[in-house]
Amino acid sequence: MPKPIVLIAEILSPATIDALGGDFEIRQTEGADRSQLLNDIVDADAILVRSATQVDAEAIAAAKKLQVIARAGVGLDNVDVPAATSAGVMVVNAPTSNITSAAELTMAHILGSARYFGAGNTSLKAGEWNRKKYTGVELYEKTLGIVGLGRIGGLVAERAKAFGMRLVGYDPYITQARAAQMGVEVVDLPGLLAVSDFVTVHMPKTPETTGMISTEEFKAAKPGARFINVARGGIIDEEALAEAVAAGEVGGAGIDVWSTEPPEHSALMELDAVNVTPHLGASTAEAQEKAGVAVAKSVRKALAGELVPDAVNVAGGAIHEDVRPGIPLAERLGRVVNSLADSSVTHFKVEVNGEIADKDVSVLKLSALKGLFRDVVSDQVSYVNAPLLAEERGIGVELVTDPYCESFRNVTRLTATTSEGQRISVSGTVTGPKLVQKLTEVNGFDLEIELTDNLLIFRYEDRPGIIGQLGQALGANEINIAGMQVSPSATDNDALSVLAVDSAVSEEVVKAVAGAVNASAFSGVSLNED
Ligand SMILES: NC(=O)c1ccc[n+]([C@@H]2O[C@H](COP(=O)([O-])OP(=O)(O)OC[C@H]3O[C@@H](n4cnc5c(N)ncnc54)[C@H](O)[C@@H]3O)[C@@H](O)[C@H]2O)c1
Ligand SMILES: O=C(O)CC[C@@H](O)C(=O)O
Repeated sequence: MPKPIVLIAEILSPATIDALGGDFEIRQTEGADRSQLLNDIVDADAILVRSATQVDAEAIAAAKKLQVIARAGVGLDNVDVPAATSAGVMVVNAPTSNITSAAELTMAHILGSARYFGAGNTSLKAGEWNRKKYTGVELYEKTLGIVGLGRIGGLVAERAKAFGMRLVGYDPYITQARAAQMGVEVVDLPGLLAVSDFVTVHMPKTPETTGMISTEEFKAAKPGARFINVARGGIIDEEALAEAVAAGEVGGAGIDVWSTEPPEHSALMELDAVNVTPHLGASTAEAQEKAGVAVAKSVRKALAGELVPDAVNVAGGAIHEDVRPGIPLAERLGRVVNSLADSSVTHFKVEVNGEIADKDVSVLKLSALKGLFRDVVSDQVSYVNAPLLAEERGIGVELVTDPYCESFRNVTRLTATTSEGQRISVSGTVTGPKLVQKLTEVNGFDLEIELTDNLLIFRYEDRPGIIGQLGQALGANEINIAGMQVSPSATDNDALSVLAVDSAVSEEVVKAVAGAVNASAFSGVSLNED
């Protein structure tokens, strides 16, 4: 079998390749070269990128086998996450890999702008000796305004405190208690601008944050304040900043990120009081190694069909080891439900009973949904888009847990209602050290039969000789029976037979067998992988 293809679209730490291991065919491409990317992504199972590769809707549509987009870093502005979700492609990032590096570069920019590092460096190298011109300020007892008190904002606060700075912050989405923990006094944005000697931004780039610091804010700021952007280009308006620095309203700036990268003709390049770096926040050996290894591990998991804790477009997280065997079972039970449904499912309930009921079993709901859609949707169905497919079809989905389970350690029961009012229920369990999947109930009939790849299910009126008739009809159609369970109804005269057969049986033959025993309901279930 060919190995899955992992496409590396940007320069990543060599540790990334080591962490991927030998199970994949590793290919390299130049992600920033659009035509090369669109060509090379076609047969990739996974793509690994940093920030220069645009994995947009067009690239995702071009990728015929893609299962995972891995962003070796934090920001996802170069990945179209909704398009990936619709296509069933998992998106993972490495949310904490480079936060220390970004916070340290922020400190470098704060210090650099306080002490004219860039201009002093350039001037001396040009043969000048300008000690007076580059007289700066101390950080000690100055006020730092932090806009965005998330992971990096928090690390910056910790570091700035060590310099003896007073900290104020603005972040409408965090609690006072969390800010107090960081030693930051929460104020509103005008309040922050009014008192801060340095202002640093650490938010994602959103419609709300784009241009959030612009002409008006510079006018409202403390005269001579310095502004730092190591978050995303455009959160601080570059043109307005250049004007405010040139006018002497703003004392200086440190800019690592740009609204267009690389920046084209920015007036900021001409200003002595502005230090610039080419998006170096994450460019340390440590951050690159952490990001590469983290996404390599996530890619391994994703391509093994597992949920990934760092996936941003799928509910997941750590899966308890006792829950794991239930994942393929739930998917196969979902496929059985789909086989039994005569019309579209409108309501779907996943019940998890037994010892695992007190664990996080939400993955079993995702897996059952994946199974429900797998044989009906032509696009790839994954943990990522299965909930979206249910939502688009208006299917109500419930997950119910109960630690009580009468006959087995754990049972997963799926019930569905269809648009024609049909009610379906299917239960299963996983038993023994070999983790054998068993079907334990179908539509209220108790059973215990291995959930093999090819099953036939017939419901008929129980009468003497019926099993013989069924066997004869199957034999006449050259169907080899590998196992059989007959379950009489507890409430009426019906019985249900489930037969494990050697290979998939055509609908026509199932119908013919059903006719021979006058079955009131019947189904051929095929759970083959292709
Ligand atoms: N320069 C680099 O190389 C580099 C490296 C890593 C991260 N980053 C960027 O740094 C930024 C921060 O990353 P993080 O990991 O700390 O993110 P985070 O998600 O941990 O924190 C972001 C914070 O911004 C706050 N926020 C959102 N909207 C806001 C608004 N309108 N006003 C004020 N606060 C708002 C959120 O509540 C959150 O607390 C991101 O833009 C990320 O892409 C840049
Ligand atoms: O260098 C990079 O890959 C970008 C780093 C950073 O902006 C991120 O979002 O993680």
